[in-house]
Amino acid sequence: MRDTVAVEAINLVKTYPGASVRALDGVSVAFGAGTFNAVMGPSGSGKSTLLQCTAGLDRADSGRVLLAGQEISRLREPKLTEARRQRVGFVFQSYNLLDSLSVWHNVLLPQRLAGTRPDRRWAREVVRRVGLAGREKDQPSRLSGGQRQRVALARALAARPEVIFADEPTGALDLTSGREVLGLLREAVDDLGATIVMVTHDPTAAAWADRVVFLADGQIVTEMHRPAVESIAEQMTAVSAR
Ligand SMILES: Nc1ncnc2c1ncn2[C@@H]1O[C@H](COP(=O)(O)OP(=O)(O)OP(=O)(O)O)[C@@H](O)[C@H]1O
Repeated sequence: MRDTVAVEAINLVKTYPGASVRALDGVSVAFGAGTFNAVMGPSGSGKSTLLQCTAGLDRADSGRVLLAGQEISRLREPKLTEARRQRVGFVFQSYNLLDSLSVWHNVLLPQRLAGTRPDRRWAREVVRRVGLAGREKDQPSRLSGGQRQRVALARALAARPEVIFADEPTGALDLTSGREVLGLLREAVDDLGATIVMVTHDPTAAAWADRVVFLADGQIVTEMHRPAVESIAEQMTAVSAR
């Protein structure tokens, strides 16, 4: 059986206004459903741009993005925002929680914004799985960084998106909290069937993924499957020296 693709970029090209080089220079990559993927590469190699374009947060100049087969790169507003809200989850380095809302209402917010009826039973289950049962009424400001990131993960999972994009999800966390969050991302894939695309600078974080894709100068230069931390670090050095 052919593995299902969750999200696919086809020949994406993007140059920011005024920039002399292409941020994305013909990137084609497909991320399989139910897999944990890391995107690595030196600073300025195009990782964030690839994430933003495949997530429908930004537009490439040319190329296509297919989200579970639907060409989101063709959608105009407000259809694009609608598709993104319904089908994509996000976990950012800075958590992006609303402090005026409780943990529980943060978790349900994307579905409220999308106008879909939240599945409260499922939301309770993901809150429990990320270890925050009993904290639903708390304000995010009362939680540690690791706990806040776990709220963000519960928020992403609660809407059952086709894909969760994570941008340096452990970038602001200490080692122990970072490891907990990575373990939860791994469990989300293994136990809940989530699909994750994670941008990271950290070989230790990338080693939790099934597949690591390396970018340099806006192009995919190589990829590794289930790599060990040491080989990821070596590959990063090689890619950075290009
Ligand atoms: N808003 C912008 N305006 C102009 N140029 C930009 C903008 N955002 C990114 N770039 C340029 O596009 C290229 C790719 O940047 P991008 O942020 O995607 O790389 P990155 O790999 O995510 O980098 P980092 O690891 O530092 O976050 C770089 O040359 C960068 O300077």
